[in-house]
Amino acid sequence: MQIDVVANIGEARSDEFLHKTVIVIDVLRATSTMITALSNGCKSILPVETVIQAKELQTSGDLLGGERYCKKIPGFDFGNSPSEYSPSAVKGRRIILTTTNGTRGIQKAMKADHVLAGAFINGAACAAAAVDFRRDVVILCAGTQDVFSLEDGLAAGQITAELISLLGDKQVCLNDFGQAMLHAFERNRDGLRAAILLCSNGKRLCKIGFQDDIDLCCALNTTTMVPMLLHDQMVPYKQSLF
Ligand SMILES: O=C(O)[C@H](CS(=O)(=O)O)OP(=O)(O)O
Ligand SMILES: [Mg+2]
Repeated sequence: MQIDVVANIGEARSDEFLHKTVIVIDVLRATSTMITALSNGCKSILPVETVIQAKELQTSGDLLGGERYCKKIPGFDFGNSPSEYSPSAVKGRRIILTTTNGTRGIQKAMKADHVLAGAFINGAACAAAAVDFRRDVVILCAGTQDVFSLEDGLAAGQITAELISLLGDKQVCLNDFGQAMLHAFERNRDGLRAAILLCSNGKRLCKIGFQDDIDLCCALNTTTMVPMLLHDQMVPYKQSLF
């Protein structure tokens, strides 16, 4: 298996996704939010690029979620804190989500054979799902406005380590950035929260009162939920279907 880690959405070339599995990572916070919402029983998540699209596509029963500048969009039901997407709030509902980076990453990945949403909280399960599809893998770090974000790279390293443990290192070939993120994760795995609090997004979220999100998003493998793109929506990946 070839595993290529891409540093941010701006560097991604969607024609390089053909016939591959793309794992989109946006630890702070879009993919952590998607994973949490689906694990709490939401029916599906429709990722869209703009606020106008979200409002135009809303039909009865849908909920609107997302942020601009980290803050809930006026008139929306949720912002982008995973803890807002509780079982009582989301069960059985479709959520239309738009965020600064993560939903753009999903849209960019649409040419791939399979698109999964990954983060620290589902890294092991995400790697196992990628192995099921038996395709080469691109791990797309969403980054922040086309600049690399450390939290996404460390999660890419986590998922790479999980893939190697499932396949054996003789079966895996990494690009140079993938090698770097694997080593970065291995050096920080016992101090992830501290590392993330030092990175720019971690500092910014704490400064504006979202420090609880950091604790939730930096926990390793707290769920086996893996969001998978089906047509244009994220739904729970179920191994039984493949
Ligand atoms: O909501 C977030 O944490 C970020 C906002 S920003 O990019 O840091 O301004 O959006 P996301 O799409 O989850 O990276
Ligand atoms: Mg982010």
